[in-house]
Amino acid sequence: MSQQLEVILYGLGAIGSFYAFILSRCKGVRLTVVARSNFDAVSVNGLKIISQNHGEHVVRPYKVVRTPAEADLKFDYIVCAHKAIDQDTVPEQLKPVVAEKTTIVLIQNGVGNEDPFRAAFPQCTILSCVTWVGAIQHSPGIINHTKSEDMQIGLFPSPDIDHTIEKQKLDGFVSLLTEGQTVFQVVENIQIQRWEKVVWNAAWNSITTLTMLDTQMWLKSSSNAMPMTRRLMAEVIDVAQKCGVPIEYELIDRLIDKILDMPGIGSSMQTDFRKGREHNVSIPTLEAIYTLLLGVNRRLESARSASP
Ligand SMILES: NC(=O)C1=CN([C@@H]2O[C@H](COP(=O)(O)OP(=O)(O)OC[C@H]3O[C@@H](n4cnc5c(N)ncnc54)[C@H](OP(=O)(O)O)[C@@H]3O)[C@@H](O)[C@H]2O)C=CC1
Ligand SMILES: CC(C)(CO)C(=O)C(=O)O
Repeated sequence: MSQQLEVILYGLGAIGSFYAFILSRCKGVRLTVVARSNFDAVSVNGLKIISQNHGEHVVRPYKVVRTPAEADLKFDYIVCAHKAIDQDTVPEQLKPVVAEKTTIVLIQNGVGNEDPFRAAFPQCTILSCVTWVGAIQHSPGIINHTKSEDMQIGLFPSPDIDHTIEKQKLDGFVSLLTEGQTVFQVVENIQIQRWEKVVWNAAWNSITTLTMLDTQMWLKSSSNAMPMTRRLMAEVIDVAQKCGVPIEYELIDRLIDKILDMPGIGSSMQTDFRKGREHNVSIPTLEAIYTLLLGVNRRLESARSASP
């Protein structure tokens, strides 16, 4: 008989819920979820996943808790899919559920995400993941997933843990992703994919949020849009190369081909911006930039209509 695995999902938004669904398909997994704003909805109704790839499912986790401490258990895998803001404060919250055996799995955009976890839990293996799943939680506990589904996973290797042990933990999680029937690849140096995704996000997330257009509408908005986007991506590659990450400028062509093959998409940042408005969160800087852009646009339009 295979051993039961205790898994906790921290950050139960769009991406966390999607992977909670994937993990819920694994027979050996007992799944606990940490819910914040969707606690009531998920406690009562479970998580509803409406996926263009997987169909409609309701996931009923073993336990829904408000904080990791409430779970009162040490976990085999802690899967973090929260926003990487205040990342330094998260390990403290996880302390009550971490043991020597625990593996931490990070599914987030960004680079440097692993550092606070390595500092707090030097005895734990860290698996670092880049996801291309497109998902939105439109209302609490109800998640819409598009066709976009892919993930790269790799070790954030520890100098203090035997590589064979780290590899076993990676293989263990990989077998869950396989059983859960999602798309993924194991990669040798995940930092390359993390930075490649940052090049993508720096362009599309900021542009779709500032303009409130989708990617296709943006690219068609003017003849400057494509060259500007390419320059923006090149600047992020400049930074990556300075940080010693081996990515090349041909990445720009790959990412542009990828976006041109997709329907127009927004981004998780654009979703946050919309939600910020709905939730009445104060976002003065974003509002100021957006308002200034509207002004610039107006000036350009007037100049264009005044010119012969
Ligand atoms: N959505 C997408 O299509 C994609 C998202 N990503 C990345 O995946 C990660 C998750 O994004 P997504 O699921 O869209 O985000 P959501 O806003 O949908 O969900 C985030 C979840 O984490 C909780 N949370 C947010 N910040 C913190 C924090 N600092 N500490 C603890 N919990 C927190 C939120 O709680 P509450 O409900 O209370 O706000 C919410 O449950 C991000 O790194 C994002 O960049 C990557 C690819 C695609
Ligand atoms: C879904 C995707 C790939 C779109 O750019 C993304 O990473 C995001 O929205 O943050």
